[in-house]
Amino acid sequence: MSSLLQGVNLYLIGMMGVGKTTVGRLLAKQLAYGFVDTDDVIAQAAGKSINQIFDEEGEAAFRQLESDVLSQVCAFTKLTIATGGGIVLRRENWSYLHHGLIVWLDAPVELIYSRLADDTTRPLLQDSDPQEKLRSLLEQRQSLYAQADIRIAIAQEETPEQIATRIIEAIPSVLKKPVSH
Ligand SMILES: Nc1ncnc2c1ncn2[C@@H]1O[C@H](COP(=O)(O)OP(=O)(O)OP(=O)(O)O)[C@@H](O)[C@H]1O
Ligand SMILES: O=C(O)C1=C[C@@H](O)[C@@H](O)[C@H](O)C1
Ligand SMILES: [Mg+2]
Repeated sequence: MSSLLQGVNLYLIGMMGVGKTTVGRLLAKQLAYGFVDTDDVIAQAAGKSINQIFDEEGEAAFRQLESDVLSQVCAFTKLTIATGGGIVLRRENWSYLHHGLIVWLDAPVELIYSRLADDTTRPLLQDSDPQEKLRSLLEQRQSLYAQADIRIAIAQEETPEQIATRIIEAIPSVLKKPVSH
């Protein structure tokens, strides 16, 4: 698979809690790729948590940092990149994402909510009705996520390992070999 990919980066997109970080790390290992998580890079560079960035600088500042990180990461090859759930919102980010293969992890809101109900690290979910918030975020973003090259629909009982394997199996269908003349 690594030889078929020829170093092309894989970008995982999708809603918060869908498993981009968890699956991305496994996928990188299986492909002998490096692993980058844009949220982690932003937090490390800023020296504060994502919650603190949202609180102290606002979402717009976070989105700018996210674009800055993505623009730098896409200059490298042989990476699996777990993105933040809102990376799809800015048009300029798509020009970076399209440097590689874009994989949408798509799970129902109920599954995502069951994972994040007690999690306080997602600032956009610090809401009086987090499940409804997830629903409205997904509604706003669905058509953007759908621009991915590969969609992986995730069922309740699937392990991160099974999801990583399904992604690897889906790659050949979107990597067309050049036509020989
Ligand atoms: N396939 C899975 N089965 C069970 N739990 C999972 C699975 N994938 C991820 N999780 C759990 O769900 C939570 C969210 O996963 P993760 O942090 O990987 O999501 P994410 O898509 O990176 O979210 P964000 O966009 O907020 O960074 C974590 O507690 C993780 O352990
Ligand atoms: O869906 C979102 O907008 C976000 C998802 C996380 O990955 C973080 O990037 C942050 O919490 C915002
Ligand atoms: Mg993540």
